[in-house]
Amino acid sequence: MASPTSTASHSSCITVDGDKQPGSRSSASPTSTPPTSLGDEGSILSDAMKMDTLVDMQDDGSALQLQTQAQPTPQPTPASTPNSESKRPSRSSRAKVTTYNLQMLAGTSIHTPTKYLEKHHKNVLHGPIEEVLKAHTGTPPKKKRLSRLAIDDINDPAEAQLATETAQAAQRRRSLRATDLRKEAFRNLAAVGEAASSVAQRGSELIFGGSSKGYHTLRRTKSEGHLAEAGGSLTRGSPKRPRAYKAAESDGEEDEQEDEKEYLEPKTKKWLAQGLYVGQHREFDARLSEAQNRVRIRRAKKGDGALPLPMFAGERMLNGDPRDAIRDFKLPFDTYNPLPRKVKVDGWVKLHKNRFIGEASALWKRDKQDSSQCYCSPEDGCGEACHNRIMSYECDSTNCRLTPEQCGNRPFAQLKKRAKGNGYDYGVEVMETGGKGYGVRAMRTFEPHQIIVEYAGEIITQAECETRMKKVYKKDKCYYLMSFDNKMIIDATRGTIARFVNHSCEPNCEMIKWTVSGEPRMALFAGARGIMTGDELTYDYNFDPFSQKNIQECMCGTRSCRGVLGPKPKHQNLNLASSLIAGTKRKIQEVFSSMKGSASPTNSPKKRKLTSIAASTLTKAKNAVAEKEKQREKIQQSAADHAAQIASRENRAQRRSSSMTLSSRRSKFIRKTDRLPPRISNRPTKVQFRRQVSKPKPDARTGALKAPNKTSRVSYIVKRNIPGNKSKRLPAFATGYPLTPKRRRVFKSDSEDDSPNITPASLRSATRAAASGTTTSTKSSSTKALTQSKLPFKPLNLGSGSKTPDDDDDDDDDDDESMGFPPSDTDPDFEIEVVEKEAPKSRKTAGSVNTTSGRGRGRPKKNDILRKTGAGVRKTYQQNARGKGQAAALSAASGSTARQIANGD
Ligand SMILES: C[S@@+](CC[C@H](N)C(=O)[O-])C[C@H]1O[C@@H](n2cnc3c(N)ncnc32)[C@H](O)[C@@H]1O
Repeated sequence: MASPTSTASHSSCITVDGDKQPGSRSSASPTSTPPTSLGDEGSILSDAMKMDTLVDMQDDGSALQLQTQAQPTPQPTPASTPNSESKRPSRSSRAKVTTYNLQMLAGTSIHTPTKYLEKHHKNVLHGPIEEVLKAHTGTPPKKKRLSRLAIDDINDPAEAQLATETAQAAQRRRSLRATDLRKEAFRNLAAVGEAASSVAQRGSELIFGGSSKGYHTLRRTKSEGHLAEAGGSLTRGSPKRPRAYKAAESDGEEDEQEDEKEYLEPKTKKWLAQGLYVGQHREFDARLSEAQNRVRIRRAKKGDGALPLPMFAGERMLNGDPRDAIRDFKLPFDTYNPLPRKVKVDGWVKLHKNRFIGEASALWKRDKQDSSQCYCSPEDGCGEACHNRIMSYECDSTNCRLTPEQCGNRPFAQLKKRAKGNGYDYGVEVMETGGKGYGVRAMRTFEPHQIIVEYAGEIITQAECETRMKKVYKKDKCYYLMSFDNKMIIDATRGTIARFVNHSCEPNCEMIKWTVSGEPRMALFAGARGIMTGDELTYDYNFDPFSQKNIQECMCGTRSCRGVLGPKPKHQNLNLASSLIAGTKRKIQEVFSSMKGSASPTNSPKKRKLTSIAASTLTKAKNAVAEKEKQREKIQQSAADHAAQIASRENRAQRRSSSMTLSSRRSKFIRKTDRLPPRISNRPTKVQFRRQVSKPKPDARTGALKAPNKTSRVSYIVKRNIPGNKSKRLPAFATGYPLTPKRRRVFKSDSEDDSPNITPASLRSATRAAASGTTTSTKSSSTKALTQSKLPFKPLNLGSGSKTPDDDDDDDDDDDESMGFPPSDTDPDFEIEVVEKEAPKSRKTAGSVNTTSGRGRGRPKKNDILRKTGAGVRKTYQQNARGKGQAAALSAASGSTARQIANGD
């Protein structure tokens, strides 16, 4: 079977059908090829070929040659039909037929496979131009004639009218289409050269009904007369047309004239009004919220919208608000981040709102939330101070008096509105991250604390969660479970896009639970810094792994990364070590069990080797654990030391600040005497003790000693005696005096110092010994030295009244005076003085207030009472308010301390 593109011999075979005419057969060349262009078919259609004007394109396509040739007119045979393959003219005759592809001439042609070209028959003209034009303009299409006939057949005038109108409309449409193409074609023809102008003239004359107006506008040529003649003859020769067609044509002519006008008007350049930012208002600022942008745009629309002149822009940049002026240049998100928009996630079933599963719904209804109410005014707009906002309740008509426009605390309503907009309004999309699987990133900016997306999914009970963990998600690595309200859990395995939000130790978002219309809902909110377009959204999971197995390494890559999702394990090293041991044990067991299984003798070298390896591995593991443990202890120890150091430093600082007055006095003095040499490093400490003693007093009348009823204080002051001026004590600043050889002897360094240690106990025993007039041989050497040789004062004889006014004065200044002198039992420069003082009159009771560790003086501290009585804070305050009487009663119960406190008050 021959194909349509088979050679001529085949084609001749096909055409011998018996009904072929010899004439027609003779016209077919034996070597002719079947039509591969529409021109061939067109050539068959053209029934009269007289004078042909051939327009041949040269190879370079630059020039068009016009040839006028006398062509033999093929005699049309009665049986010839346009579609008959057998009636096709011979190839030689077809080769002479010129084909005009109007699309090509109009520059609208495309390279099209042959099989599709059938559709474009109407755009191809064949044969000499006159014929072509005549055929396409003068002769109404067959169909039209037929339709006219059909119209004529209609008897009903209304139907006939309708049919006529339809036919006219169809004609108008067709006429317009054809006219456009033809005009374009002739314009191109006219443009290529002088020769082509004649064709154009004819064509235009034909098209414009013999008027040379159109032609003149197309192309002015010198050979107008000649062409007009040819064209005119062609136009005049138009056959008769039916009335309806004429009417349609007259309409078509009007249209054509309009078209012509349009065509003649100079074309204006059309500028592209929008491009990359299509749909985005010029005033749009991505850093602002939707509402703010709306206001901004509305304001801009009111004004003239003109850009400021450059000088004003410059001024604004230099002196204006820096937020307006200098902004980092950033390429549009689409340009710098051209990821494929939609990342397909397998197995993700989207849910847009929470769905209660099983018992969760009943549980939830039983324990419904409390309500909240706000009393904001329209001026406040439910801002930061809104009660509902503070409580994370969304305002609605039931709990807020403001309208939705006035109220600024309806984040979930805002979210709902946004979800109805486009993807950019919604503002988030799934992305692929490096090692964390999928993630979510922002496609727009978000203000600080603005809602981003809701975390919704299936709400399940804990029991259901456990079941799912054991059965459904047993092999999963990613979990989408989040603890929710009422000990329930949101399982977002089926849920919103929020389930893809990853963890970060330095997150930019927060996951917060809100109550919306009485229901709890979870949503992701922007953090305090807001979100920029393209940022990956993260929040801190505070991950609570169900088991050690679920601990996952964190890959957030932030500086403060904890290393794992969730809280850091306390003994991470130990865990590692114990797992190491566990691994080793398992290996050993495996070794032994394999050996058991094998039939090798128990003392085989292989077994011995394995055993030794196992033992050494175990030892190594144990050592590693011990080492780790040691390290940990060391670290703990050093941390404790450090803490103790800090504490003692703080104590010292506190003490220093309390004795600031004294120190400042000293430092002032030292500044005055800065010529003095520096102080000696082994600065001796002040030795001063106070003791409460009861002193018997002689009765004024009888002279007999009475039992003591007052408390005296005795101070032991270690003083330095200056030779030749024994009565004067050396002031503390004297430590700075230039050292004489003798003094140098006095200021011995610690290593040289052979002075005995003077302790409060030794002093007390020495004093007691002195008072009793005995020397205790059993005392330590230092005490002995003190009692025998270093107590130049009279032994304290109770009741002897050794106190002098001088001593009193000295005692007042003893802070200064007794500083910086190491007492030495061998050095006669030092003496120890016992100063006795009467207790202040106000302190009548026996016992020392110092027993309350110095707190007894002044007002009682409530904690003292608390400690003694064990009462609560409120009770203490009541007791204080009730006054002394009740305090006395209290003291009776709580002992002497409380009594003292009451008296002190
Ligand atoms: C709620 S899913 C988040 C979405 C998940 N990336 C995905 O592809 O579906 C939680 C899981 O993501 C992974 N993931 C989240 N944040 C991570 C991080 N900072 N480092 C490592 N993995 C992380 C963990 O596997 C975690 O179990």
